[in-house]
Amino acid sequence: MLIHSIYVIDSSDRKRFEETSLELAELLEEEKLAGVPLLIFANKQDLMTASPASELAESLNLHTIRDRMWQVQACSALTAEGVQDGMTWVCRNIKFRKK
Ligand SMILES: Nc1nc2c(ncn2[C@@H]2O[C@H](COP(=O)(O)OP(=O)(O)OP(=O)(O)O)[C@@H](O)[C@H]2O)c(=O)[nH]1
Repeated sequence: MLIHSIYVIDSSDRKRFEETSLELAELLEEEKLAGVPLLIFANKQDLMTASPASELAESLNLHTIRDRMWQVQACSALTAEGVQDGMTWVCRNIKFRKK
């Protein structure tokens, strides 16, 4: 039983946003992930070259996701900033489902 999905994106790698968008669209089609809340970590925010989380959300067309709860969280795995906030959102939005 899957209760949450977490996706980590390198916010400094703009050229991969399109590829990432396609990957994400495929993931959202997965039957076993239907309705499962989605957290997207916009990682590497410590880098000057990182796109802000809002820009990333726009590039990935996240506003089109209407069949589940989702959230973009800016973070840095290097400094740990934002990681706790993202995990707090995950814990708040876990939905236990019967098989
Ligand atoms: N500055 C910075 N570097 C990071 C951060 N997170 C990961 N890295 C670095 O990015 C590199 C790739 O990290 P990996 O954990 O191998 O990520 P990956 O998803 O396997 O990498 P790719 O698929 O090749 O993009 C490593 O050198 C990490 O140290 C971050 O938040 N900030």
